[in-house]
Amino acid sequence: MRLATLLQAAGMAPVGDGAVTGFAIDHRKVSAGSVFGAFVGNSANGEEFVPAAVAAGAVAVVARPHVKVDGAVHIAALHPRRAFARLAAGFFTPVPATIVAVTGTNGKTSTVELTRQIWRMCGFSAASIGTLGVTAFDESTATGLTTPDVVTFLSNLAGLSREGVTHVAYEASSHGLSQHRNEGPTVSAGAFTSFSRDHLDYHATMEDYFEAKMRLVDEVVDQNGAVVVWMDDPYSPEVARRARGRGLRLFAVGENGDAERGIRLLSHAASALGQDITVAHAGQEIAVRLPLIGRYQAANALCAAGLVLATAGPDGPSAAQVFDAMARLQPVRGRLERAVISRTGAPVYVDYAHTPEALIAVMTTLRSHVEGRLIVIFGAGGDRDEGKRRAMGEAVAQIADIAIVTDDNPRGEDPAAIRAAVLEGFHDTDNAGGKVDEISDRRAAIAAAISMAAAGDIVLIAGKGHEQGQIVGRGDAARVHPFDDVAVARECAA
Ligand SMILES: CC(=O)N[C@H]1[C@@H](OP(=O)(O)OP(=O)(O)OC[C@H]2O[C@@H](n3ccc(=O)[nH]c3=O)[C@H](O)[C@@H]2O)O[C@H](CO)[C@@H](O)[C@@H]1O[C@H](C)C(=O)N[C@@H](C)C(=O)N[C@H](CCC(=O)O)C(=O)O
Ligand SMILES: Nc1ncnc2c1ncn2[C@@H]1O[C@H](COP(=O)(O)OP(=O)(O)OP(=O)(O)O)[C@@H](O)[C@H]1O
Ligand SMILES: N[C@H](CCC[C@H](N)C(=O)O)C(=O)O
Ligand SMILES: [Mg+2]
Repeated sequence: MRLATLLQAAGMAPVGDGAVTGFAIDHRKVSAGSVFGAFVGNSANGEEFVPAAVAAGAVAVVARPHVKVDGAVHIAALHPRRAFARLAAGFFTPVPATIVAVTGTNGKTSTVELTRQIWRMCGFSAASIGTLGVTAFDESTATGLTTPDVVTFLSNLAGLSREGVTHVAYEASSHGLSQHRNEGPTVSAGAFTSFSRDHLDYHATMEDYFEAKMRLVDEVVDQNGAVVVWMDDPYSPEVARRARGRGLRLFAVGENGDAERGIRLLSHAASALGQDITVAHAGQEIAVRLPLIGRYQAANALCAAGLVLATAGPDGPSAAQVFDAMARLQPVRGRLERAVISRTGAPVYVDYAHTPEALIAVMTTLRSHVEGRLIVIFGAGGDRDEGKRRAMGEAVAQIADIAIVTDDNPRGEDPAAIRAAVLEGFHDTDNAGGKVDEISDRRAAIAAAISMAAAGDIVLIAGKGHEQGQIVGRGDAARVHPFDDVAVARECAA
């Protein structure tokens, strides 16, 4: 493909030409004919690698105007990440016709995966991209990040299209949004699931974190697109205001949702299989037997239904098809996944809760199913938001009957210091004394919980969900020790 053609397609100045063979944001991945994106990052400055990228054969470099580029076309841009994405989107084509994006502190993975399932049950060839990797045709391939880097993301979209996928739901993390990792393709609808504390190691304040997420509504969703908002979150009115402000179609979901142009949740009651809910949509009242437990899983499933309905074309799917599919949803990996039942009959759940709000949500859900004690094993990740650790401890201190604080990806930090910060959350709780234990080794912690669980108790192993390893060390010293909460729980219960 010619550079001049790509520049023209992106509406950019015709600063040069040449044959383009690919795109790279890491100079080590540049080969003859690559367009290199030189970005200022958190730990490195890509601008320093421009000479190396040119030496490796870069045909052009997207970089800030003052950066010196000798021997290749300099595509000067004040926002190089944005310009690079726009240019690359012209290269990685065609992409699936219907693309939707989900943001929120918790619920992104669940919502994109449930959206994919509903589409598939309605007869579309669909995929999801997010923390679980790229999932299509019921198989997942890991990418390592929730929102992959822009080159991986765009080439995945083009690859999926080649395989016949027409519908994609992807997770837009705040990191991904602020780094323009998924700019370029037309996004027909966005969804907002929830907002609470996380990632304050990366974003300076909660306001900054919220603004990063809001780029989805303010800029990324197509001008003719829709925004699905879970209306029962304190931040939802502001999200809805921004969507309306841009003239986007608002699809409001939840108890405060719109019974005509969105989905209003009228009632929900726990059932043997999950929960029975009634909703109103387009003036109709519909009963759905949702096979997932927990109010927040109903929220995610309704946001998924909202995305499918908000992007439905003249050929459907119809509301009846969508609500019918909701009754056949399968659980999302590592999200309230029942790993095993202990020898004494206690169910052992694995869940990805790794924020204070997520812990509250999952424990509150399990609380209503437990007759005996709720035993919770959890920890906090290293090289991540330090401030959430104590709040995670407080949440568990208040809701669990017995807690075991253990390690969860200590990365480059001292695991004992992370556990100490989590344990601080137990200090101020009156009833916390005696109910918390500290066992650094995660396998030993799981074994201890399962061996103490009696009939009527429930064990919750929180924080790692689908993860397949324990990350220890930082940078080049980082090592991933194989670890799977579900597999370990089964071994311990055997
Ligand atoms: C903090 C963060 O988001 N870092 C990601 C980001 O780094 P960055 O842009 O700051 O890059 P940098 O390492 O400072 O380097 C700057 C530039 O120089 C380039 N470079 C660098 C070194 C070199 O030798 N040559 C070279 O060309 C880099 O490719 C980059 O373009 O871009 C890199 C390339 O895509 C990512 O690998 C890296 O993810 C790191 C590994 C990471 O741990 N990210 C996590 C925190 C993350 O992104 N998480 C979110 C949210 C999770 C969730 O809540 O779901 C996610 O979406 O996964
Ligand atoms: N809508 C929700 N509101 C509150 N908590 C939720 C919600 N959905 C899921 N959770 C909790 O958050 C955990 C993570 O859910 P999920 O993986 O869907 O979120 P995510 O936004 O993709 O997270 P991440 O930022 O790590 O990618 C779940 O295991 C559950 O404990
Ligand atoms: N996407 C999240 C996942 C955290 C999962 C938890 N196991 C941890 O390592 O903190 C992050 O990278 O912050
Ligand atoms: Mg996720």
